[in-house]
Amino acid sequence: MTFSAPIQSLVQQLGIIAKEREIERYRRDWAVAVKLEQVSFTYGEKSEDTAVLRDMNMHVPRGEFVSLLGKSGTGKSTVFKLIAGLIQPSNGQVLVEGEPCEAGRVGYMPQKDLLLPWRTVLGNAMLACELSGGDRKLAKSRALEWMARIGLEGCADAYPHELSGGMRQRAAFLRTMMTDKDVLLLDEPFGALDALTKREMHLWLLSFWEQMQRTVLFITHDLEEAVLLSDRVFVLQANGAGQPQQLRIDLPRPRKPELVHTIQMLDYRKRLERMIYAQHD
Ligand SMILES: Nc1ncnc2c1ncn2[C@@H]1O[C@H](COP(=O)(O)OP(=O)(O)OP(=O)(O)O)[C@@H](O)[C@H]1O
Repeated sequence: MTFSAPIQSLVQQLGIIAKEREIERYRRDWAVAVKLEQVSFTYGEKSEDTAVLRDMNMHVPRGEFVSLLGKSGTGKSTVFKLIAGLIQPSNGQVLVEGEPCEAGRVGYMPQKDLLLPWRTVLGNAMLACELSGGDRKLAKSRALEWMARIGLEGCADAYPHELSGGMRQRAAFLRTMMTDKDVLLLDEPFGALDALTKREMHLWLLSFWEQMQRTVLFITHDLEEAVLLSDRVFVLQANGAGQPQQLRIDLPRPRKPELVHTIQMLDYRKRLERMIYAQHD
């Protein structure tokens, strides 16, 4: 079929506009690493009234370090299980880099370490490489280098039952970092560590993140830790509903541990405390 010149030009222009819109949409989607849209979730067969999450929306920008805060039971770990594709929302959708989430798409360190007891620390760290058929030699040298940096030097051949709680936590953390996934979910990774070790782990994680620029979601109850590490903090609502409140942490990088003694830290802490505790139960 042939059209007159003006109609042809109009069709062409519409085509260009549609393409531009598609590119714009693609650009917008690309900028968001994790997206929760109107997500609801209830454990078991309970009614809507007992939903842990209700119509929750959350956008995590690509490459950011984002912490999730909130009182116990507000659904932080549930959000991680949804993003990791271990459970499915009752309503709404969870997208990871624009795709519906599925198991194995993100690196996930659950609250309870799931180290394989029959594998050594090195064996656990090498798991992701073995599953993906990656370069074993490279993975081994990287695992050994990172072990030294996170205080697990000399533990390569130890089994999980031979480690202290804090060492197990670091081994599980290492295994997650070794997954090479663009999105990492860390559920209270340093919860069992003493203050000094925690400080060292912060330094290591900050330098790792600054070099790798991966998207990290981090659950913690430690407000200083959240401010020190994050670009943005989401505070989950007490009834798991709606849009979590968020606070941008506009502090320059690289961040130094001395930051915890500054007036800015105090100010951010106060604001986060207000956001967490001013909520109604
Ligand atoms: N497997 C499960 N079956 C039934 N209920 C569950 C299950 N896991 C969690 N819950 C409930 O869901 C709610 C949210 O739990 P979740 O662990 O996501 O909260 P959280 O904010 O991570 O808590 P915390 O800060 O204490 O780790 C809680 O009331 C909890 O009891």
